[in-house]
Amino acid sequence: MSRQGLGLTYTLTSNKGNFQHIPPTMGSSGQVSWKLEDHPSLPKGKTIALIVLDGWGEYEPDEYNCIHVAQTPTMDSLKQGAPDKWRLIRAHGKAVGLPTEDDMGNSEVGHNALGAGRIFAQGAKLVDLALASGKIYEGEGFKYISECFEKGTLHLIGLLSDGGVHSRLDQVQLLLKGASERGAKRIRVHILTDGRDVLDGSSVGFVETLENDLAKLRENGVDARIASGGGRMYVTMDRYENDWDVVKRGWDAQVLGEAPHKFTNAVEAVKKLRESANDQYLAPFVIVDENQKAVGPILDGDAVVTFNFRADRMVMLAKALEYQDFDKFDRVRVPKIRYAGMLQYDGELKLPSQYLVSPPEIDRTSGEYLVHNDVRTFACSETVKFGHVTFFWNGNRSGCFNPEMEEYVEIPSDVGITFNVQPKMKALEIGEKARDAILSRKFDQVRVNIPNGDMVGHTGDIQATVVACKAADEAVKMITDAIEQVGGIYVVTADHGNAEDMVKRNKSGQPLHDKNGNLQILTSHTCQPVPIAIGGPGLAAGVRFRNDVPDGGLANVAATVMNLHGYVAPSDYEPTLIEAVNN
Ligand SMILES: O=C(O)[C@@H](CO)OP(=O)(O)O
Ligand SMILES: [Mn+2]
Ligand SMILES: [Mn+2]
Repeated sequence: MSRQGLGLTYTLTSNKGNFQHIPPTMGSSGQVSWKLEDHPSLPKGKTIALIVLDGWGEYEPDEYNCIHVAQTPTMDSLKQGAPDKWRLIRAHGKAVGLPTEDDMGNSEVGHNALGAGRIFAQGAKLVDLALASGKIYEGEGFKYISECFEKGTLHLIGLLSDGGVHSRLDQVQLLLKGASERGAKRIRVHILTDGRDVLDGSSVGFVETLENDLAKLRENGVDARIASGGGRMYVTMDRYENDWDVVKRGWDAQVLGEAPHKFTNAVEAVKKLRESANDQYLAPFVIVDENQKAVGPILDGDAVVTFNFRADRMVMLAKALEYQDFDKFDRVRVPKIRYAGMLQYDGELKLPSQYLVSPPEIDRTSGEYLVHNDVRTFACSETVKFGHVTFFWNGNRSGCFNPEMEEYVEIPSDVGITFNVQPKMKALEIGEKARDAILSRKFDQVRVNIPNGDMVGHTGDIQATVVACKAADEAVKMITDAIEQVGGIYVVTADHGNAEDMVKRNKSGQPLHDKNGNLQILTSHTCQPVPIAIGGPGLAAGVRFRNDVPDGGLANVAATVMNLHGYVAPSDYEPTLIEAVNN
């Protein structure tokens, strides 16, 4: 699809997002003034490259810190600029709206904070509050699905772990209890095993815990069972329409009750299927009764709740469950259900229309302000992270704010492989696109996400992650070189940690081994701080990081970038990280 506007073309490789101009939102004062104040001393019109290295935290140098092991001459040279041009910022826990300081960062909350310039209570926290207060059962969404409890089945679909990135087991346990206390007579749980936000192999324990809870419900007369399962990267939880086959495998097991593997017991299913795949990529299975009949296909009159609070890997299933006209795969049978998401996953598409907990209302993001102040923006990544620099960046909205002022370019990611097979991914293509956008002088801001450290880090393959970090560093160099050529400014940061620490450690930081003496590989994100570096010939002399924002985090980056565009951020934004001192 391509669109014209100001001579800009939208070279979107697929018809992503619905471009529409969003009128200024009415703030509490009734009227939002989109006009940003001029910065007292910093100039306008500098081309700014804003680079987000996904999964790039800061940790002690050792053999399991892939960023340390990899040759990363560009990132190393930026680090020399400390403390005036390089510092660390927080990217986990409360700094990004998560419930506790034990919560690792993630792309959703990270890019929300980077784009919004403020800290919003995120899905995990909002669901905790709604469950604790009971409000989750008083809302429209729960009332809507509870209509099915008398005659139908309540189906719960989502990621089964305590990772807290997409879902959390204790929330599912509370929802099961709450729904059965409010009339649910028949419940089926369709699980997705994790092994990405939590240790690989932990799926067995989570399934055992869930089975215990369901057994208790059965003792209280509720017909509660696990009905299907599969690994999150292979079944259901694809994102940004990279591979609809992932969603179809889930649809077949969850809705149709069909899968290549049939078991009568979910723990046995996971243990058996783990012989040929890890938790992330477990083959789809259905649970059958003694007559080999699936115990829980989704039928007319049933209720469905997708219990992930995070949007990106639920949106595709939500479309398949909610949309009458849908052509991404053959659904074979489309049950007449009452479907509610744990949250509404897309505020622009209003998808799903029914949901149990209201999502964070992220308004007045930096992207929206900047288009109203003549800042022309280019955003690019490859598919697996495309929505991070657009959807999440813009406050969970799938469109752009002003197609005359913005161009979003997606580079198709590899499909059907694990990224340790191609650890360079599309880093260099992203670097080239950003370089061309910078040299074209058509944009004031060129924003990219370089996924390698995170996507390859999640595979747990240390050697491949080292290659990944090197490729990411090369892409950064390509972009900062282009900035040198146009007299621009670069801002290089990250959304959370991952590649800097690839093993589980004890309290004193020693790597842990499992009972067979194997290293416990960490595929997940971390709670580590992330770097932010500024530089380039366009950076005014005397600009440096302030030393009075010690707890600065990702939400402080937006005001910082607005300053570099020559503006002062709105007063309710987290404070800027920089000061301009005259020598
Ligand atoms: O892959 C994902 O969905 C998450 C981890 O669960 O990673 P990120 O937040 O970096 O997208
Ligand atoms: Mn990320
Ligand atoms: Mn990740």
